[in-house]
Amino acid sequence: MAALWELVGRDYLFTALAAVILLSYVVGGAIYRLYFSPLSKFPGPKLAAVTLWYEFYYDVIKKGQYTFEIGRMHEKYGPIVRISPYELHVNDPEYYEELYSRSSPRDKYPYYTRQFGNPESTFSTVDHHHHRLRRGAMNPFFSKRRIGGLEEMISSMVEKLCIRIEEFRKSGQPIPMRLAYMCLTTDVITKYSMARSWDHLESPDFSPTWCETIKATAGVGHFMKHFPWLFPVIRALPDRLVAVLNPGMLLLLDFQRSIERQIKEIMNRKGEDEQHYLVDGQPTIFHELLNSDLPPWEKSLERLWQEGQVVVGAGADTTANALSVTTFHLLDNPDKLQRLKSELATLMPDPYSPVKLRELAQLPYMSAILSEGLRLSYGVSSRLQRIAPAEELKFHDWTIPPGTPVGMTSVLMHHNPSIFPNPDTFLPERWLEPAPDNRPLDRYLVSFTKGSRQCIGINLARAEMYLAIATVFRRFDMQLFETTRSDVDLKHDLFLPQPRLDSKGLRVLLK
Ligand code: HEM
Repeated sequence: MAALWELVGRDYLFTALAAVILLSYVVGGAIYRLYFSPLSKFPGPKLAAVTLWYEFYYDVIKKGQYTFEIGRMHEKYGPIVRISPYELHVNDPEYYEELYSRSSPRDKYPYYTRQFGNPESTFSTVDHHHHRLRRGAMNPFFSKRRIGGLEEMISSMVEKLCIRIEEFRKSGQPIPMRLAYMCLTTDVITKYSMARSWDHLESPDFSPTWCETIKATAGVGHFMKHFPWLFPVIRALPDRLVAVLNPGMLLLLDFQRSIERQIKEIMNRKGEDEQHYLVDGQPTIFHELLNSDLPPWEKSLERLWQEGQVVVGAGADTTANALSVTTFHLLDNPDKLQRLKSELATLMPDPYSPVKLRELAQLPYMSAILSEGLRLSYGVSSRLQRIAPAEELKFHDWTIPPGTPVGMTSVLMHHNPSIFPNPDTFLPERWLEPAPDNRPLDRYLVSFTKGSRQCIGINLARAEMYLAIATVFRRFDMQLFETTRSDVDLKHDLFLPQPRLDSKGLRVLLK
């Protein structure tokens, strides 16, 4: 009996001691973060300064709400706020080009880059100089000249889209345009990057699972930022178990595996007749990366499939979303649609005659429509952090210590009423008139972000948007089908902007 008591007593003592140590660690950590951390002088909610669970609550439990909470913090605390124990956020359009510098080194924040399980991709490369090496090898494929050379391929894909739209004229069924655009952008990027299009435009129902895959890939990000060690664990589990635990994760794994298979095939066929991998006479991205001057370890299968995941994922959904948002607002504003149609008719008297990208880009109203569509589709709706590794950044009277992650958000930039009056209104005309204070509006359009980490696919995205919008609207008269603003307006920031979660997406009927 005495021995038992002694045992229970000793265990009790150990438990109590462990609890005291844990409590001191938590309380001590909170006191440090609040009063002694280099960020303690910055304003913001105390709870956010103490723990990352604050962000977890808004982004994971409430599904992508931290972006909006950050907006509210700025209203309360001013243009710079501390949004986590380690991170600051700025809401001042004039600061954008300083933070997203083209010339000064800017690292990415590992907490952000670890969310998609592709640490070796250019997108997820933390170190500025390493990023420059990887980006340098990819840049030539996305130059204006190279993308100009893809015009024929993109036009043929748009033509395929139009054939599919025609089919719906006969059936009288609504067209799921969000999915249709996603098929278009995916077929273009898979053809260009790997020489083999995934042919989603041929799918009778426009491959809804593919759209779900990208949504799920982006959607797991908020959770995985907090538990990145789960990626290898999940990869080791049987698929059936993953499907039960998190069906979205299984879609992500399938996506990664199919890219891996295709890259492996390209690597095995290296050295074969180059005709296999030319698109419109130009080499495709992954074939050429393998032939590039990159050191051998940069050409490993493990790294290249991760690059593939980013190129295909980034190339598909962002552009499809911009196309959908633009299409919705055109159909919701018949006067603006009519003005666009009249302008297009000057360049394309015959709706079925081919049109040149160079000529489309000269049309002022068409260009204004694209800018306004990009403004209201945001690109990435999450904040994008940058770190100045060795430099003290100045923001007004504040000095930001080197190594601090600082973010800004396109959603807040694009809804700033001093730059974009009536920010919620689709107003292409704002791009044609002198802006408030004569500020060049393009400076504040940050869907592609700016600086050394700016989107590499700008020219491709713009080419797809010009050709698709011009061709579809010159040829077809459409109307919205059971679609309202709530089907396109941002409601959840799941890295990519999402409307209400039960939305069926943009659907249209042919008139
Ligand atoms: C409207 C369409 C698009 C928008 C709004 C957009 C937006 C963005 C943004 C905001 C980033 C920076 C993300 C960050 O800082 O973490 C980015 C990066 C990137 N985008 Fe796009 N994107 C679009 C289309 C494309 C296309 C068509 C491609 C084709 C491959 C592409 C490929 C990439 C890649 C590879 C990166 C990583 C670049 C790097 O880290 O150096 N994007 N994009």
